[in-house]
Amino acid sequence: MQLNPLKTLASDAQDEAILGLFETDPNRARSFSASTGDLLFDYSKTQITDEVRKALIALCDEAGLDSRRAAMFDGEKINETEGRAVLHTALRNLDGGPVEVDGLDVMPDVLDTLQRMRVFAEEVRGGAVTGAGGPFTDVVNIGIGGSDLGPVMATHALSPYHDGPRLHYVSNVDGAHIADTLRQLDPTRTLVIVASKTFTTIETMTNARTARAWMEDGGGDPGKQFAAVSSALDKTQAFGIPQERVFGFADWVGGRYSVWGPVGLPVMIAVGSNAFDAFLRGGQAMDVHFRAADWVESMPVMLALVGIWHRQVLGHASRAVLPYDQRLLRLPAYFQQLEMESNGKSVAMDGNTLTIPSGPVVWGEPGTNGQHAFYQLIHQGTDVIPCEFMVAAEGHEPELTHHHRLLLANCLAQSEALMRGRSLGEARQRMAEKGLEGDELERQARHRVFPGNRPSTTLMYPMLTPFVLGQIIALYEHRVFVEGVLLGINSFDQWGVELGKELATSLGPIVDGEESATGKDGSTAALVAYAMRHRDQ
Ligand SMILES: O=P(O)(O)OC[C@H]1O[C@](O)(CO)[C@@H](O)[C@@H]1O
Repeated sequence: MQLNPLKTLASDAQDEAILGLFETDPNRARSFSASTGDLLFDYSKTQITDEVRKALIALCDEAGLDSRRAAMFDGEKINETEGRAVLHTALRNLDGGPVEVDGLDVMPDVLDTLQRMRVFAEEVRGGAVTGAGGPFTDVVNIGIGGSDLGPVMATHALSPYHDGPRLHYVSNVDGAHIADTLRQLDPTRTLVIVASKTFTTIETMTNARTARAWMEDGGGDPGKQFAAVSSALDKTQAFGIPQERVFGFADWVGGRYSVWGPVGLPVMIAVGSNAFDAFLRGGQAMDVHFRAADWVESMPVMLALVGIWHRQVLGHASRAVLPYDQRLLRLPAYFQQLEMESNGKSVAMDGNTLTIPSGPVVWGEPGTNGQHAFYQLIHQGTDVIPCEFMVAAEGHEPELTHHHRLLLANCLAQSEALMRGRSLGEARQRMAEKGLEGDELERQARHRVFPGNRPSTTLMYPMLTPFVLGQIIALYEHRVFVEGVLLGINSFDQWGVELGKELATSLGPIVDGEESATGKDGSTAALVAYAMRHRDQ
């Protein structure tokens, strides 16, 4: 990626006041935003000018984004380090045409599995399939990473539509997670879904075995009360899950992109197959937009280019995701995996070391809570943190519209405050109005200065419906894809998680006391010794 022209523009833009850009261009809010359907992405509160945008858009052509996008949708093996196609878009291709991998149309299988999911979900919801003790009251999804974060996020997001059994998610291998979850449940009326693409993930398999023992001990029937979601059908069988309760998916669905398929089964059980279909349709609508719109009109492309501008050009190391939507409380965690596992890489597709920064740290919390926690640093800290706000025009609680208006006002106030700031002169004036004078006035005023000119974007949507959620998730997936193409990396592998897994395996017998820590570094050996000393007391 050729960043030099952009770096030059960036040094000019450094002194450019964002607020001033609105004065010189009264149409800025409109011309520096993108929309599709009812979604609006406003990036006007950044230092991106016409010239900068042109230079950013040129990167798309330079990187061959057009052909990379076609390659993804056409089922080419763009995940080169794993030799796989990348086709999560096929999972939401509800009325699209055939999608081929190795010359075979994958859509019949996709639609068949979707139909099996619908039937099963409705049977669970309606009580046609039951546990040993009667209709299911609770569903426990056991999975981690992409087999957990998507469904957890979507379950919270769609709570106004949740009319199925109660849902619980167990991910951590920490026994506290499964113990605290199962303690409240009836083992004869709980359905357990084991979700693991590989069906080897140690956390998930350990939790699945614990859940099975709990069910057997409590009079439940794992033969009737377990289902599996996986790409490894031999392993689900070996675990003893009946074939008709297994929902498979192909290796061209990456874990962090998998919520659209069988991994979304718990969500479908919670909200019903119609609402889940609406979620898929939202994702599909974003695909259609992404494939058709010019770069400047394309919401995913512009979201990605804003990201490139802030991270790779201006060097801001992190980006905050700030949904002013309590039901999106797990969205930042979901985006953390989506963005950081996809684009947190320092080797380019061709094996060369990346000469520009990788994707940023992604973090966040819903507003307004974050305002009372970390916004201090966002407003007055020494680092600039580009903020990505998101908010609905309307909430789901018609009787509480005054809450929603306050929420909206707070969201808009934060982006305005970040941009506007408060000068020393204004701060002095305030202190003078409070009756301060001289050195004390000066000292107090300095603490009340806001540098301002801090960039943010805002994504607005009418209301958080299943369709809108689908649009938002697909929007960010494509954003990650575009950023990855511009960086020249493979966004669809995750080799960086392997070393820790290998070392955990080798440490297992040492922590169990079966092997000595000889050969381990001094710190690791001392920490193991501490744990052994204390548990033996
Ligand atoms: O679905 P699985 O195979 O259990 O994997 C869970 C998660 O583990 C990872 O491989 C990372 O460790 C993720 O990419 C994935 O989402």
